[in-house]
Amino acid sequence: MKGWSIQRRRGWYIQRGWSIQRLRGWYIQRGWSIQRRRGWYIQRGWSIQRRRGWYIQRRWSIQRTSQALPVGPVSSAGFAEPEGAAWSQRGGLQCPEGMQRPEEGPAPLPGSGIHPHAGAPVRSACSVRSGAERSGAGLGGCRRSWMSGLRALLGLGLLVSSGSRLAAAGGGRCPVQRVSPAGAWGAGRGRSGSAMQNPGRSGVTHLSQEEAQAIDQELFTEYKFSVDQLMELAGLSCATAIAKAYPPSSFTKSPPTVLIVCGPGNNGGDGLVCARHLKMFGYEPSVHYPKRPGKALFEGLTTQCQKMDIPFLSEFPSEAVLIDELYGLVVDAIFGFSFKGAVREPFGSILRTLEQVTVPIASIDIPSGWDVEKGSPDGLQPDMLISLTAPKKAAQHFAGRYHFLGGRFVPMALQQKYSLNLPPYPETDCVLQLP
Ligand SMILES: NC(=O)C1=CN([C@@H]2O[C@H](COP(=O)(O)OP(=O)(O)OC[C@H]3O[C@@H](n4cnc5c(N)ncnc54)[C@H](O)[C@@H]3O)[C@@H](O)[C@H]2O)[C@H](O)CC1
Ligand SMILES: [K+]
Repeated sequence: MKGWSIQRRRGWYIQRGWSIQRLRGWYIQRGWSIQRRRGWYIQRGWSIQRRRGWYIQRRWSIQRTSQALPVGPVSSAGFAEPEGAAWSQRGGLQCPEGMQRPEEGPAPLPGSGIHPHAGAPVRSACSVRSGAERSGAGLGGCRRSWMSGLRALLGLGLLVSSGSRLAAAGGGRCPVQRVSPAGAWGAGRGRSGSAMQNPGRSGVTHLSQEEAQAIDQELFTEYKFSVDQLMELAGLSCATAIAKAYPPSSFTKSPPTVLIVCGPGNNGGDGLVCARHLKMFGYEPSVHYPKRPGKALFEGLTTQCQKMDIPFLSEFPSEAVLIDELYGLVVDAIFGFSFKGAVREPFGSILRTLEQVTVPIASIDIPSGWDVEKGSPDGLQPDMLISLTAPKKAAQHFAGRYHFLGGRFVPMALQQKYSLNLPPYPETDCVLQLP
């Protein structure tokens, strides 16, 4: 097996020499691998690798080291440890210590990709590419070498992909990238200094009501997003954050029941989307939606929930103990950043009941009933707050356990215009836990 390895497994593995790899979907592997040939590289789903330069691969890759090395021993768990290797299986993506940055490495070779740190295009030697490169142009000796490798593999009688499957491989953006594009985190190049003067304990800018509404409007009018689009992303963020903080397994009751209380505006719409995704995630949501705007968007969201067997309660449970008895979690989707003045019925009595429940409450965007900027020390005290786009000033008074940021849809130019100073979301996550 000198120089060759054929691998198909989950979890960890180390490879040396040649390899042809395939896992499911777009992933090359599950878990991490940190590999060393003539340099270090990392892959996870997407992979960023360095041998004689950096490259990124997706789905399929055919790789060849610059020197044929014997295949290392592989354990039954699919894990083999090369001499001198170091690795990490933490949740986050991090470069192992001592990993060379591309600028420290040799000159880039043909191919393309995005470097995780520098954000600059980098080149690779032998990964399968798209377009002209896939057809052979520009690959030269590299193409010949991987083609001969493929032939050799076929000669072993093993199943490999067709040309069209190979064509699925291509470049991409590195998942290790933790820094927002254009260095937004801490960039502070905002429209007005005011927002930057209101960073919370997380360092993120806290928006006034007016700023939150202006950003919202700009997303729709200037950036041409539709409400449905952003609401879907907002609601998905909420369900995702909830699943992170309160996984179904953490519920004392089974099934994991969740009561979602929806208000008359878009915050209520986020709640409906959230309910749908929670159902998909294995929860048993029920919705109370007493004031329904007669708009197609909300009617559609309501129908979607109903068709997914999410019950809509016509009456709100009058006693907090009933809620404690029936549900493991309450989602507060009553009011968002447009709330003003004294709470009107029926939401006044709903909020008074919610103030007495003992099961955790997760508030979407703003704890309902709170002044969007000043908060409300006597009002609802949720255990979780999912701030959308950016926290509002009231979030500085949030004392619950979990504060998440969601709504990863604000274009960089808008982030900069409003000095949002958002921290980078990890990898492809749609939520981020704030300190
Ligand atoms: N850009 C984003 O971050 C997005 C956030 N989304 C969510 O939308 C809400 C804001 O939605 P909006 O419809 O503007 O406001 P509200 O949901 O807060 O509800 C307004 C609704 O409430 C009524 N109301 C206001 N004050 C009172 C009161 N004192 N008593 C009773 N009723 C009141 C008012 O009449 C309206 O009917 C934001 O927070 C996010 O959750 C989007 O989903 C996506 C883009
Ligand atoms: K809310």
